[in-house]
Formats: sequence, structure tokens, C-alpha cells
Amino acid sequence: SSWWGGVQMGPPDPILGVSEAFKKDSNPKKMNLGVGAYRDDQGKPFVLSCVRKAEAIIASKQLDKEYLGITGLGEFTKSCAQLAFGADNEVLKSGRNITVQTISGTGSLRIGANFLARFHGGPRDVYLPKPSWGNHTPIFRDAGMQLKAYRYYDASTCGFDFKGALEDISKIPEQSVILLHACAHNPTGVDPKPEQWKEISDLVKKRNLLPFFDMAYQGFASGDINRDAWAVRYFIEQGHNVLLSQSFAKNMGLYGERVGGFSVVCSDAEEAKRVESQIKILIRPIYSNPPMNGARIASTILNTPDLYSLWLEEVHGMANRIIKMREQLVAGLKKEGSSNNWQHVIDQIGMFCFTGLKPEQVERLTKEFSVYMTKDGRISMAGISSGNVGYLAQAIHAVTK
Ligand SMILES: Cc1ncc(COP(=O)(O)O)c(CN[C@](O)(C(=O)O)[C@@H](O)C(=O)O)c1O
Repeated sequence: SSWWGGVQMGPPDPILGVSEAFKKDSNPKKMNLGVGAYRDDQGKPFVLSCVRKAEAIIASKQLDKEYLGITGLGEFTKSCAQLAFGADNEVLKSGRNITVQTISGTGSLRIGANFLARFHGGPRDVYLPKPSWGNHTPIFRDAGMQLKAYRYYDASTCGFDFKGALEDISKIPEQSVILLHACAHNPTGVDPKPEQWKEISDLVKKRNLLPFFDMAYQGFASGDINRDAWAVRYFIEQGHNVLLSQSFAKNMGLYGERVGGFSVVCSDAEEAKRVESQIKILIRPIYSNPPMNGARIASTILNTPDLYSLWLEEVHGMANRIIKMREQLVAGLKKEGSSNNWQHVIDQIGMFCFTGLKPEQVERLTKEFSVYMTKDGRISMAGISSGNVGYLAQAIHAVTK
């Protein structure tokens, strides 16, 4: 018999599998609102011009292809931490953070999960918002952590279930890990308001929980990199020694370059050194050291003043296009005569809109209109353009009237 006769056929990925189905559809009006990847108003993938300029600078330097260190490109990890915490943050001045380059956000979360599994003295439970990014569950589970949840999304308002979140968080056993989306919550697009973050911070402190921030959309949510990092910086200011995962997939459009960072805020520089030494020991037998190309691009942008300001303009532009599509979709639905309340489409923020569509309505959108999205009714707003927003409004109206 064969070695792998016992291997079962696994199901397609709930998110990436949507793109596979989309590619097979021959309908010229088909729309891919699945994977969270930005498209311009012509529906094309968008390479930022600051990225192209950085690539030209790097090419001109004729750099070598030597291994990076286990923790990655030093100039990248330094600027990655500065971007998240703010260059003048005491955490950086006192050297009590360690920040390592990772294989994008997914790799960062997985290194963090493996680090928790090996060293966290508290319960093995990671509390995810309900719902959360689908991949959070297998990332922590495969690292040996247990998954629990706290209420987050209120389907009746398509908004934040603040009361439910506080009630659930107040019951989380001490020293458990709580995962928080820093901005642009995936899949709901619903973020706590600053006042609500302050109450969450107080409660997390009272319960002595370990906050793990996932910041995959800094700058991409509001268009302002400082505003999008506000919750992370506030928690640190309030004394939380957080874990932080960063991705440059969306805000720099470096999807396939796999550029990310993982940070641990420690009590002091001595602890940071010990933690860094163990994270190096953890990474070495997984992939030894990370790929340099994407890190060089991100670092060149972050460390070259005119590329940095060009980047800020471009990331602001991407956020703005998404916000415009939100407004145009709601206007289109009104024009179609929809009597439903679509205010949440405008109020939500970031790459995604949690439409509130039921699975059978999602099914009809795909079957009858070739509109592809995840079964939970999440749509990636970036897949919408001024050319297809009218068609989408017709389709959604047809399945919701
Ligand atoms: C909250 C969150 N955290 C981390 C990541 C990891 O991203 P990367 O490893 O590429 O840096 C994503 C990407 N999630 C998706 O945009 C999405 O939900 O469609 C998509 O890229 C994905 O992989 O699912 C995310 O939405």
C-alpha cells in the first residue's frame, strides 16, 4: 500500500479558497470580494510607487545575498518597532522591547504562539474576539495553545458588542492571553472607540491578562499610521507589557514579500535580552533566518524621508478609496430601492465590511451573480471599484429585498 493512503482530502481554505473558485468562473461580471488584498479602481493589484522607488535604490546598491541574522534585518526591525510604538516611546529608549522580523503577520502570530506555548507561565488559553480572523484559531491551536472566545460583534446592530465584551473579559481567568485587533477588525470592520479601549485596558489590567495585539492594517484603516496604532500605544502607556504582531502585506502592498515583525514588550532591557535569546532558539529550527528582499524594501521606505512621506500619502490614498467605495455602495443600494439599513457599511473601517448577509444570501450572490465572498458575509471592500459598485448594489439588493 502507499505511504499516504490514510491522508484525507482536506477542505479548501475558507478565505483563500474563495479566490480559487473565483478564478474558475468565466462570467465577465464576476467579482472577487474574498481575500483581503487591495485593488485599485481598475480592479488591478497595486504596487505602491514608494515600493518601486525603494526597489530601484536597493538594486543600485548591488548588495550581497548573505544570510540575515535569526532576528532579521536590523534596520528593518528597528524601524518596524518605531512605526508601531512611535519613535519617541520610552519602550524604545529603555530598550525593553524585542522586535524580530517574521514571515509577515501570519509568521509573527505563529512565532508568538510558539513562544507562549513554551514560556507562558499562565493558562494555555488564548481568548479571541467572536468572530476573529479565521487563521487565528489554527495558528494558536497548532502551536499547542487552547482557544477561547469573548463576545465582540453584535449582529443586531452590525456593531461592537461593548457590553458583552466587557462581561466576558471580566470573567477571563487571570494571566490568560487576550488577542486584540489593533485596528480594522477582521472580519467585522468594527473597532472599539478610544473611550471603549480605555475601559478595556482597565479591565485587562484588573484581570491581569496578557494582551497580544494583531496590527495587520496600520495606516490602512484610517489612513493615519498614528491613529491606527493608538490602542497599542495607549495600552503600553497604561503599563501593559504587550505582545505585538505587525504585517506590511496591506499597508505597503508587500503581500507576497512576506514582511512582518513580532515584538515583546518586557519589564526591562535585561529581560528583553533573555527573551530575545529564546526567540532566536525558537526560530532557528523553523526557518533559521528570514528572507531579506521584502525587509530591505520596507526598511528603505521607512528610513528614507521622502519615500516615507510618499508612503504616507499612498497608504492614505488606499484607505480613502475604500471609504469612498463604502459610500458609493450604500448610495447604490438606496438607488436600487433597498429599504434595509446599510449604515454599518459606512461606519465599519478598514479592508472589510461585515455585510450581515446570511449564508444562503451569500450562496445566491455567488451562484446567480458571480459575486465571491466568504460564507460569513464578509466582503473585501478593495474588490469594489466605481466600475462594478453598481452591479454589486443590484446583486445585494436582489438577494436582500
Ligand atoms: C487580522 C489579520 N492578521 C494577520 C493577517 C496576516 O496577513 P499576512 O500573513 O499576509 O501578513 C491577516 C490577513 N488576512 C487576509 O487579509 C484576509 O483575511 O483575507 C488574508 O491575507 C489572509 O491571509 O486571509 C489579517 O487579516
